[in-house]
Amino acid sequence: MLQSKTITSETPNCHQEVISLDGVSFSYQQQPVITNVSFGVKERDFIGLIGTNGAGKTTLLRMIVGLLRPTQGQIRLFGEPVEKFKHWERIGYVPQKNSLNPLFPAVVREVVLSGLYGRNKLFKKVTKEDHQKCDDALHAMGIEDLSEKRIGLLSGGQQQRVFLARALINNPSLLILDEPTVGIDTETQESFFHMIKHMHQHHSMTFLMVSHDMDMIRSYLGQQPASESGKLKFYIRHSHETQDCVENNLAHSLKGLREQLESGKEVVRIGDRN
Ligand SMILES: Nc1ncnc2c1ncn2[C@@H]1O[C@H](COP(=O)(O)OP(=O)(O)OP(=O)(O)O)[C@@H](O)[C@H]1O
Repeated sequence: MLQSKTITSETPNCHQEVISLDGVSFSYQQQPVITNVSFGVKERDFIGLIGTNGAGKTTLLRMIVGLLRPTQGQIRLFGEPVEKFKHWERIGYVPQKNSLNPLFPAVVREVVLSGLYGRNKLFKKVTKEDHQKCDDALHAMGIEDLSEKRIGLLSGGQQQRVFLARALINNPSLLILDEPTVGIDTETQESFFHMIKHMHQHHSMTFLMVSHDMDMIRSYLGQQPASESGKLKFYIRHSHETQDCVENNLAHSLKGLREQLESGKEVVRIGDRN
């Protein structure tokens, strides 16, 4: 008789689930938009969300960042139900937008600093440390020289960098981007994606990005979606650490298997479980 202990029972714990959706549905005034979506995003994964116009991509992101409540199902962020989640500084969100009105009454520094205020702290005294964080975020986006410029006067690509700097000022662990390159030229799009990929590879950050740029998605996240739900397609690239973790688990399993074989005990074969 085979032993019941499986060879995976003592494997190391892989990365934390940063986002998890379980049977999530959403309707606007009885009109279903999202139906029964389930998926998980692990630490340092990069997820590309693709879908036709009106497929519900923005709606899904707005539920994930707590701006809309699912009609059904549950969303968890860093293991906590979204309705109880309080650590919004861990999440940077760049919503979909078109260019701002040239008269928009704020300079770049003010827009980036506003990322520190959080949801319930509209008026907060800006400290020296806050200005330093702002300088760091502007530097990361290569736009230090724009800090005193009125945001409405900048190009679409420059504005996107400002909004990304605003999302980065808290040094978030999760960055959610809704069509970040809409309305910007091909060359700027390329340098933008280059920057995003660099951030994914060199910083401990998880990405969820809506995009219509299939070339970028396929070249970075693979040719085929990892999963589909209705009109939504999820492409995924696991982080190097996730790959390492898979490999570590495999090595751990093989070690356990070898030890059991050497000790003469019966072992369970992977295909025999259940
Ligand atoms: N506030 C709202 N009230 C009613 N219907 C809405 C509202 N917001 C969005 N919708 C509808 O929900 C559907 C999904 O919209 P959503 O913006 O999530 O799609 P999307 O996939 O992001 O589209 P796109 O690629 O065009 O940005 C669309 O049919 C849209 O008209």
